[in-house]
Amino acid sequence: MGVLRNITAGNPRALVKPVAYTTLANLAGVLPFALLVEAARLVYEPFANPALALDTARLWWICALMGVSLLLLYVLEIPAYRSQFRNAYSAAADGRSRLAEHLRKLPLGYLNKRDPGDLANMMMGDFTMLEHGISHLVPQMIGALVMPVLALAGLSLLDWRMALSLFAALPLAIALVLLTSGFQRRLGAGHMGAKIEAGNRLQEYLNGIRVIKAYNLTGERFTKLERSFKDLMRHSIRIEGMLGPIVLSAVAFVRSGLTLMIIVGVHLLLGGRLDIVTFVSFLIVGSRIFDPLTSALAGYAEFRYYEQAGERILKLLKEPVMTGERQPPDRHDIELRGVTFGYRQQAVLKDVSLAVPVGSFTALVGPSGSGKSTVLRLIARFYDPDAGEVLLGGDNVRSMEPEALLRKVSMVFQDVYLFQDTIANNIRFGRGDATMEEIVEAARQACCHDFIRKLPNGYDTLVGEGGSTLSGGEKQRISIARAMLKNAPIVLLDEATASLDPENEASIQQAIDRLVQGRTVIAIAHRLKTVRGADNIAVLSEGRIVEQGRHDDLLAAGGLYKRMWELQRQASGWKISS
Ligand SMILES: Nc1ncnc2c1ncn2[C@@H]1O[C@H](COP(=O)(O)OP(=O)(O)OP(=O)(O)O)[C@@H](O)[C@H]1O
Repeated sequence: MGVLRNITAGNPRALVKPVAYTTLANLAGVLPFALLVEAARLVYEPFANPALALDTARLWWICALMGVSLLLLYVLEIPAYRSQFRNAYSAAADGRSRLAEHLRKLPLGYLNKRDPGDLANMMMGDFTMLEHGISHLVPQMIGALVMPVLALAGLSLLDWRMALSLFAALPLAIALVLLTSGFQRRLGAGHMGAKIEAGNRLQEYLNGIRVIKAYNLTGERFTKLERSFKDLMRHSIRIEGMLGPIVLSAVAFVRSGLTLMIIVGVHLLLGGRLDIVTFVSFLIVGSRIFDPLTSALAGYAEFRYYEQAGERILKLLKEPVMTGERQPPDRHDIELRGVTFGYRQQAVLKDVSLAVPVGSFTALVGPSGSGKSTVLRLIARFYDPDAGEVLLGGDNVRSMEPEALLRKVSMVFQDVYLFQDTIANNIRFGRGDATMEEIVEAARQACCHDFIRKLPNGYDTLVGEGGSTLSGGEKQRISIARAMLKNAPIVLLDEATASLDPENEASIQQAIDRLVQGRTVIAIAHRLKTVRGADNIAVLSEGRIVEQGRHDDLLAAGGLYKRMWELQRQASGWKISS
């Protein structure tokens, strides 16, 4: 049962109909053999005993029944075929959606550890294997057992010695396949690993092609990719080269039964202990009976391989998702209390405490890598802290349903991702049911309406995957428009570091000023002059808040903030007016 669960990614019911119909079709497939045996007997009888006349009426009946059995086969094969494909594709589609939904609920920490190429390969490649497993392999393998079992039972009634010799080598073939099962699995796992690695290297190569070109890294990156392709080739040759002899030996064992049966038959015939009709009947049935079984044996290795794909999917589906059922409260003050957190072993935030009252503007400043973005990620509950707690309205966010919490938060990050869709739909991600008027209004507020209007198809213009056809400033304003539309009470903001032209910078500042009005805001600021008016400025250094307060107080304190301020002032020639 476990293997059937694996090959259907946890949905073995998908196999019920395809297996049932294929088995019935195989049963119907036995009928023509039985009729052939009877026809052979009828035709032979007048030869063996000239006193008997050919029973033509019975022969006609057999012809008619043959026609009926072929019709029955046809009638059963249609639903078998339909249910195989329908169930295979719908099980894969359901499985893909289930996995996509699960991925969304997993902590980001888990997803960061995995290669995105690996996950994409799982979504497409692994499920394609399961489709093939459900539509072809499993029904064929189970159905293939029907004919030999029935034949063994039927033929044993005719002559048990002949039946025994025909099937004598079958247990050997099955034992060979089952005994080498572990080895087949290991070969399969090696091949699958090499395939995933090659997929990952290819994805890395394609994603980084611009950098590779710019820095002329063709040699080094390409070697990695080439090495993974060669490794895949080695595994492919190994798996085919080693599985081939196993399968061929099993098939040879099965077929050797036929030879043994002929030897035994001739021996019995010569000894007068077997009549010719029975011998001919065994020859007719024996020559075809193993056809489905040999293809099932050949399919077994493939089955084990596909099963591993399903196992990988089930393992990922078992990864614990972020828990929490409570709905976030209507109070929107935020507090970090003694928060310690690390992406891996090393702590990135150490005992951080910060209070953000409702409607206030808090700025996070500090050197690169000091942990500013991490604070925002913990508030949005992309991760849970290792120690301490993050509170919203006095409640620990750990107990809240992650999606409900995210409805309270708008995020404007530096690396804006735009989907391959129209501009309007990209803004609509802020709120799925927004009308076109609301989208345009949000775009106006976020200072994007003018540039969108100038695009060839306005709001219906398609943007490239990842938003590659828009400038950095434009993308950021689109993400502000999304946040405007979402209209959430909390805004998490990561100011762009990339230097923008003054016009773009002014537009973005204006858009942000509108977005933050009347909301609880936590903003990462790289240019300190933009946060002089903040209610609170928290200065982070190496994962700790080393000082906090208003701009003037921090300047007066003469600490890290003052030094950063002086540095930026000198670099850009501002004058301190306060
Ligand atoms: N997903 C991640 N996995 C592992 N380490 C990470 C991850 N994200 C950030 N880090 C590390 O955590 C530390 C803090 O990162 P964080 O992005 O919070 O800093 P930051 O102050 O926002 O930096 P910057 O101003 O450069 O954006 C850095 O050392 C960074 O390398």
